[in-house]
Amino acid sequence: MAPVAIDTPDPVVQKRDGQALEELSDAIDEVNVLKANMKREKDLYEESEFDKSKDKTAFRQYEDACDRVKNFYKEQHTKQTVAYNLKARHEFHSTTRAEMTVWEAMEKLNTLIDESDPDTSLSQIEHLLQSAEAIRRDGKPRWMQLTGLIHDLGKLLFFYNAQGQWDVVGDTFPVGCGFDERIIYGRESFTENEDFNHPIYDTKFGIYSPGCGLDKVMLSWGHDEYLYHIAKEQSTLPDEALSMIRYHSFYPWHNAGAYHELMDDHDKAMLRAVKAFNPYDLYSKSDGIPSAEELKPYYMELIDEYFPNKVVRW
Ligand SMILES: O[C@H]1[C@H](O)[C@@H](O)[C@H](O)[C@@H](O)[C@H]1O
Ligand SMILES: [Fe+2]
Ligand SMILES: [Fe+2]
Repeated sequence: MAPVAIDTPDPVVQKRDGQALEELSDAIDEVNVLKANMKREKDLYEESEFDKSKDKTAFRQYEDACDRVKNFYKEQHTKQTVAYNLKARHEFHSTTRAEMTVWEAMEKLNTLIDESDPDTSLSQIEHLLQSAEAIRRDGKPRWMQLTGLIHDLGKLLFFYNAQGQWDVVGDTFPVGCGFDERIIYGRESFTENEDFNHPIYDTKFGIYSPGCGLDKVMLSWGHDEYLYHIAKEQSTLPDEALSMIRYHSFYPWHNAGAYHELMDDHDKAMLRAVKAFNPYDLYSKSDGIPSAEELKPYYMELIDEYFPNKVVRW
């Protein structure tokens, strides 16, 4: 039997292996470049890619909205008064409604269909994931992705002593000073509000003063203000995130330019952040429906990063 040469250098084999190694190392380089790009977080204010292909005229068409939306705003504009606001704030601060994790809160919220929204009839968990995913796909900061995920969790209020949806959802506006024409359906919509034509509450600055800062202004009570306080006290989210949560429904301000005289310097900086957030909230409503089960592991990690105590006091 002829001896088998196992270590004879075969130039053909050597060349083939050399080439394979080179190809492998090229592939590794390529993967590393891709990974580095994926990891590079875009700046909060870097141009948004995601809404470029959206038909923006297809959203927030309140004149053409169905009766469900119109009736909602009539009721909200009639019942959101200074007196109600003071009462709601007091109640909020004097109790803890529930204790659960952020993900459990999302699941609890899932049955709520928002009556004020002309642009989606999806459940809230789907809307939250759509917003977060749009921010994530655009490569925006992780804290902003989490803000997208939780920004409407304040709608949980609906399950705890809310009077209806009118004190939970919908756009917000200040009470205690004049109702601005740029609020949805205009001043006309407020004629049955007890503060309408009030000698102080219905004047330009009302109980406030020029430049006093929005922190001093009572916005109509609802999901934004509620979640703001919870996130401020129980998360490590930055100021920009807290403002996105607190003012995302304040369309008369961030979208229509009303009430700017009340801002202080901090609000001016925060307005930019709220504006950067808005497209992901609004225009993601026409995106595909995300799978909560598939996305859960990614977002659970993200939640833990910013909510050090897993169980949140709601
Ligand atoms: O109908 C919507 C909805 O209630 C949102 O959660 C709120 O943030 C918007 O401002 C409002 O227009
Ligand atoms: Fe909202
Ligand atoms: Fe939203």
